[in-house]
Amino acid sequence: MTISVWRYSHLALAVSSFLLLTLASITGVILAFEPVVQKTQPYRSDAISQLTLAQTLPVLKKSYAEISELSVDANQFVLIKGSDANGKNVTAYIDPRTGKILGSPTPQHEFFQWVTALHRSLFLHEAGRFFIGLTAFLLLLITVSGTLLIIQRQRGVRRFFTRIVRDNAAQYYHVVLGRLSLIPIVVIALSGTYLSLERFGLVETEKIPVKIDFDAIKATPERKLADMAVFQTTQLSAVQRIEFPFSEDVEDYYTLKLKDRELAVNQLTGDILSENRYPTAVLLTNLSLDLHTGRASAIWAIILAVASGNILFFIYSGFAITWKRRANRVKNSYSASESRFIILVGSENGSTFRFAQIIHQQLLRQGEKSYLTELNNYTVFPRAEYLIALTATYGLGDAPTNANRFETLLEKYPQSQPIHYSVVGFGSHAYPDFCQFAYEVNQRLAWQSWAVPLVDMHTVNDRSPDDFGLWAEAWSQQTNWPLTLPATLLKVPVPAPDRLTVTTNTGTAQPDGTFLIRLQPAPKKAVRSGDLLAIYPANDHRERLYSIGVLDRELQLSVRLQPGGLGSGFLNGLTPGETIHARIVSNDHFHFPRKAPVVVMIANGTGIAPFLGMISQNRQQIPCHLYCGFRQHESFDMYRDLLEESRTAQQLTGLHVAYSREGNKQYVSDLLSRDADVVANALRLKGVIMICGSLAMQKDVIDLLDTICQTKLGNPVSVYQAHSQIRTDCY
Ligand SMILES: Cc1cc2nc3c(=O)[nH]c(=O)nc-3n(C[C@H](O)[C@H](O)[C@H](O)COP(=O)(O)O)c2cc1C
Repeated sequence: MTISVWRYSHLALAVSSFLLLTLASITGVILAFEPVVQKTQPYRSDAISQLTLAQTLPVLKKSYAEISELSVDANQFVLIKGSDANGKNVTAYIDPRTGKILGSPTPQHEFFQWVTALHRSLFLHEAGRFFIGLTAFLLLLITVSGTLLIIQRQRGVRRFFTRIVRDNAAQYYHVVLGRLSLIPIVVIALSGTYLSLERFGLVETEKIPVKIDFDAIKATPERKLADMAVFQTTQLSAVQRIEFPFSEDVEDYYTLKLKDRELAVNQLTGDILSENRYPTAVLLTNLSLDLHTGRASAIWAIILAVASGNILFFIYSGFAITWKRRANRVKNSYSASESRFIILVGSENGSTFRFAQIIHQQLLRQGEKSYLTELNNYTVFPRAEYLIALTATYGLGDAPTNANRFETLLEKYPQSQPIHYSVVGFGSHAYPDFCQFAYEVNQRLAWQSWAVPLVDMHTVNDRSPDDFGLWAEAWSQQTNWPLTLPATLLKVPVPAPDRLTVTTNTGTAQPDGTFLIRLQPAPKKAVRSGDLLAIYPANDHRERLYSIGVLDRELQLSVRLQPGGLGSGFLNGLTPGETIHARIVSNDHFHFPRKAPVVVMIANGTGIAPFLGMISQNRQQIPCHLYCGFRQHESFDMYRDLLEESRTAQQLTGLHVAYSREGNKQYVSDLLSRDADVVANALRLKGVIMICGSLAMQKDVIDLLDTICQTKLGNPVSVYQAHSQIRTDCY
């Protein structure tokens, strides 16, 4: 919620000020070069910071017949006004050590004058100054809201300068450069605002004039300039201006305007006649001028130029980000109430909409009524048969802004007919709470009586077309609607199918029709247990996926023959020696976790296939518990020997089997409920729970795990799902 408040404030402020801000930034970049150009002129003497007035003034007195004024500007050029020995007027930059003339001051270049006027007042006098002042203040607010957004994005102040996860280029550099130029921009905005307040008399900057008691002025003891204490202790670099006495009359005195105070000094005795410190507001004005113009330092002036350039980039990138977000607004051809397919999207920056549009457009092309909207627009969908939720995760595993009301709406609008749902999480493993919000959406949907799971929840890491393709394949398989991903999305070409040779096929020896088939891949083909084998039984677009267990360098599939099943029928008919074309699909999230302290594997039926391979390859002897459920003991017999051997070899620690049609008639969830402490302990120790099998089993198990997690660990199950401690591959 708060992210959107700050984001909208940031955007509203930017929108309301971008024209003037653009102008002020362009002119600001140009003006920043003025002090740099000035500082290249040869009028500065390095001695200025070492010389005192007691050293400088006598030299100047000797060199010039008369001096009325000496000033030291922001470039530390020393300028005198007076006349020389021939009575000729002199206004010149001098070397303070020798009094030698170095050059004459020139008026500000016309171009810089023009740009300065535009920068300060838009040539509109006071009205222009007001708008420029307001722009500086808005820039300050934009910087504050932007800083808060970065803090939220980085998950806390302490992580402000930690690595930024790269999203799209505009967004990434908006944040990277925002952090880098934060301080100069705050300085520009604050000093600009202050100077405007000063200009409009809203801060008190009047200097109190020096007051002299002329009756008390003494003419003795007379001292030389070099011996006067006040000149001995005042450095030339501290001076802004010195007004010299008009005559030699004791009542005429030196006025010393220093950076922080003004002094009146008796010209004969060197006594201080009066001293006034400037009000703080005056000091702040000087500081603001130094900081806002860069007049005191060429390096700071260059930093200001870069920061002003960055403001221009922020204006561009900020609008590019907003444009991208708005471009994803959807126009539907069918209404929510008449559509059969409902596609709900949770997205902050719009990329998830791109994936949603692919499904939406394909369904529309196939003549289906599909409705695409944000998760926050969830309502009653009276004709819906299929619901697909695609959502990103943000913040600390939170909902994107357009999905933050979904959970409330879900409770508010129960559907009256069964709807098959499927959830696809979009996230990034760069964040600790991977796809957490999608897991929550999945869980909430699972609790609805009308919701029927269609395919296991899938996650898409860093918008991977391959990950999304896996979901599309699984969804197509269940619904028989082919979904093809466009080439623009699939930047990586689909690999050519592999040639595999059948080595053994047990056939349907078991009463439940289960059989094991082994295939030999090409010698150097990389494959791991948990990967998927995509087969093309009819040599057309229809693809069927099976979980792979790697045993003795062969791929073992555990398959149940379905009556009329395209894939299972095809595999069942294969004989040793035959070759098939198939594709090995890497399924990284379901590989055996080599670094976990303990692994709990949960399967029912043929879902045991990948675990058989993982256990036989557990050479590190990571504590491993297998919980599996079958209808009757014959269904398990085909795996028994292998698992007993693994237990002897300490590759399997615990084996727990439930039979649903004989004995105690248990399900795998009953075993887990009995061993709730083992499960909770595994999660507490940062172990991993892997689930493979039917979606119905997965739903029961996840519900049970949620209860265990809530009661024994104080967290919802989604926390462990998001941290990849609970991994599923169900169908
Ligand atoms: C500030 C920020 C925070 C994110 N937080 C998470 C997170 O906690 N978990 C996660 O899996 N992904 C996180 N992501 C990654 C996004 O969910 C992912 O890039 C997603 O594809 C963006 O989709 P969208 O463009 O539709 O918003 C985050 C991204 C950003 C920019």
